[in-house]
This record gives sequence, structure tokens and C-alpha cells, in this order.
Amino acid sequence: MRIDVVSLFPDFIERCAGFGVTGRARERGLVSLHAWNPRDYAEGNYRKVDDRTFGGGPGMVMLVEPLRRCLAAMRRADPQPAHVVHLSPQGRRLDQRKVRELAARPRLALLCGRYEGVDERLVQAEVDEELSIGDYVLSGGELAAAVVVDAVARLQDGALNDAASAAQDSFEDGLLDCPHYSHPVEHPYGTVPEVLRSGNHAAIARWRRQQALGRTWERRPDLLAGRDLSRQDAALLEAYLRGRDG
Ligand SMILES: CC(C)(C)c1cccc(C(=O)NCC2(NC(=O)c3cccc4nocc34)CCCC2)c1
Repeated sequence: MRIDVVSLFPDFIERCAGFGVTGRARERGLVSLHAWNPRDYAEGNYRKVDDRTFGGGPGMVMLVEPLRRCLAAMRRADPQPAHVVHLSPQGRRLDQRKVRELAARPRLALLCGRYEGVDERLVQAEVDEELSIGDYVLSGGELAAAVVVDAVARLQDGALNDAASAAQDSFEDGLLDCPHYSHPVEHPYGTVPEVLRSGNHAAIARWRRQQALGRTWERRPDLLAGRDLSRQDAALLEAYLRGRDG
């Protein structure tokens, strides 16, 4: 898939997307990333991309015209139509379901705001959807764009090896992860749970499922809301909670 990013800090995304799975997905040609800087499409020798907000008040707004020209150049660069996503606090919360949707598209354009945001007329005329990565104040949309790039790149066929792909699938069932351990078995911080060294794969799978259910119940009950647990899962969770409460 092709991802275009419109940002006043184009090297920000280029750098973020250069590591690990995302970097490899790009090397393998599974994802191509193209950064566009609205400043390259701004007028005057100050190449102005922002200006004061009408109505007064603090802060600046990203001007509509440099962004319009920048998006036009981005669209001209490839005949494939782009699904334009504005990363914004006003957007719908990003979740794995939305990531899967985005990852299935042939081309995404990610628009990153700076200052107080983007002139609303640009959003209304050019943006297909607005997405937010969470409720906190950020300095720009670039970190959110980097999150989307990472999340969709991992889902491209061939991006993950079999083990990582299987692990990704396990995350997709919407539960929190079970605890993980490696060497040494004995350590001043504690001992690796016996079951994980038992070689009994059915017991290990049961223990891991029980931990995932129990931890989700304790830390993110919202992920279990509206979800019918199988009898097996309900029994595992009950045993977990009984065991916890002694
Ligand atoms: C959420 C809440 C705290 C109530 C709030 C209310 C009003 C403004 C802001 C705020 O952060 N404005 C600044 C900008 N923020 C983001 O771009 C941004 C922020 C968070 C998640 C995101 N996901 O994508 C882009 C995101 C917008 C223009 C430049 C950066 C935050």
C-alpha cells in the first residue's frame, strides 16, 4: 500500500517509520511512504503556512491554500485515489477494527495538524475521515500519523514472520496479553510459573487464556463489555478471580 503524509515535519514520519517491522515492510515494498510539506506550496519568501485565527484568541491556524496545493500535488503523484485521514482530537478513536479497515486500502493520505489546527474549510473539502489516537494534548498530529503507519504496516501480507504473525493474531481477539517470561527460571524478582515449564501445552494454553481473561477483567473491563464469554472462558475467569481472592 501507498501512504502519503502531509506534515510540516516530513522527516519526523520518515524517521519513525524506519525501524523494525515498519522499516522492513518498506524495504520489502509492502508499504511505500511519501512525505509532503505544505511549506513547499506556500507563497512568498516566508513561505507562510499559518496565520492568526479569525475571531481573535491565542494561537495560529494552518492556512487552507498551502494545504490545498500540497494535497493536489500529492494526488497528482499517483493515479490511485487516496483515502484522506485527518489525525485530529476531534476524530473518532482509533482502534484495531479501524486499523484493519485502513490497512486494506490501496492508498492512505495522512494529514497532520500543527498550531491550533487546520482551517475547517480544508477539512470539509478534502478530508474523508478524522481519527484520534487518544484524549491528551499533543503538539501535532505527526505522532498519531506514525501510530497509523506502524499499525497498518504490520498488517500487510509479508510484513511479519510466522511467529510474529501468530502473536499478532492472538492480540486480535481483543483481550489483553498474558504475562511473558524468559531465562533465568529463578531470579531475585521471582520464579517463572511452573506451568510454563511443564511441557503440557494444553495446560499452558489454558493458563495463558486464563491470565488474558483475568487481566482484561481487572484492568480493561470495557474490552469485555458486550462480549459473550464462552462457558470455558467464563469458567477460567471465575477460577482466576477465586484464586486471586483466595
Ligand atoms: C483531546 C483533548 C485533550 C480534549 C484536546 C482538545 C482540543 C485540542 C487538543 C490538542 O491536542 N490540540 C493540538 C493538536 N492535537 C492533535 O493533533 C491530537 C491530539 C490528541 C490525539 C490526536 N490524534 O490525532 C491527532 C491528535 C491539534 C492541532 C495540533 C495538535 C486536545
